[in-house]
Amino acid sequence: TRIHAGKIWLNGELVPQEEAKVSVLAHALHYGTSVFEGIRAYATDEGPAIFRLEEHVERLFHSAKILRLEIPYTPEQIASAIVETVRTNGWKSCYIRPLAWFGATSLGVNPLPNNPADVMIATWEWGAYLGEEAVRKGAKLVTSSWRRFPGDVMPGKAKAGGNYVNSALAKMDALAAGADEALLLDKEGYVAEGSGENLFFVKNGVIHAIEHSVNLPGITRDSVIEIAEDLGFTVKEAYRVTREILFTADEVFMTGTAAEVTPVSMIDHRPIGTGSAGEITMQLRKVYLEAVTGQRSEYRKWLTFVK
Ligand SMILES: Cc1[nH+]cc(COP(=O)(O)O)c(CN[C@@H](CCC(=O)O)C(=O)O)c1O
Repeated sequence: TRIHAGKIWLNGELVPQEEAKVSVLAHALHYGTSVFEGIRAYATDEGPAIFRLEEHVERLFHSAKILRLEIPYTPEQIASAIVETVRTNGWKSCYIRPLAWFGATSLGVNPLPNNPADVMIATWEWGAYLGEEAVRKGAKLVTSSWRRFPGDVMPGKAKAGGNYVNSALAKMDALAAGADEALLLDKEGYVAEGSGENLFFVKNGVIHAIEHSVNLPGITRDSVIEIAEDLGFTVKEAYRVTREILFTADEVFMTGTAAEVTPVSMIDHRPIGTGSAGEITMQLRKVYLEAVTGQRSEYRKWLTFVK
């Protein structure tokens, strides 16, 4: 599947996709030493709006700091470059992928003194992350044989390219097992997150946001917690959750920029609740989508309009 990315912002210039190339000697290509973001722009009555741009750019810089990667632009410059890339490509809605990486100026494992980073921003159209069926009927999850890495092994709070070898392995094996997504446990057997999403469960009307120190601090997770509380739900942070707590939950759902709010109807061959998309889940999904498309004034604070 060819990605139609149009013009790509590469080290300060907007270039046609075909010209946006990197050296095969780039350190990041060999060792996974890149950092990236996943952001969405949604169509609104006032043109495309980028969702929580500031928080995503801030996380990109935090990820870079953890890898000792120096991005040679300010957060403000990256934010305006993202807006410019969406505008130039004329997207009404799109997925936005900023990436910064150690380039081809060092040999061997040590990336230093290879700085400043190369930086690119690509945009493309990306629909339902797990497919429309998973949204309608709930996604099927299997517990992965690959565990989420401990925080002293890989920096899970950095959105670092190398971390996604773990996600890719888990995702491939989940799909091969006939599921839509992988559920990753930590080494103690506690639920961490999906290969590309955070996890929530609902029990007796109370919403539990799974918290785990090795998880990526999800921006969608943060947004859904605020929306749920505004709707009057009780939301609790859930630590050290074992998988059978999910089996006996009334509802389970996943959140992520790409996944948005996706219901889960099956985990390890056990139906969750009624075995279909949960009611509270679908209410949260509805309000989340209203928020990102500018239909809820109380969440316009999260939108950067591309004029
Ligand atoms: C491991 C992981 N955990 C949680 C999340 C949710 O974070 P947030 O987007 O801030 O709510 C994501 C985003 N996954 C991104 C990349 C997906 C991909 O396949 O690539 C995304 O959703 O854009 C993760 O990759």
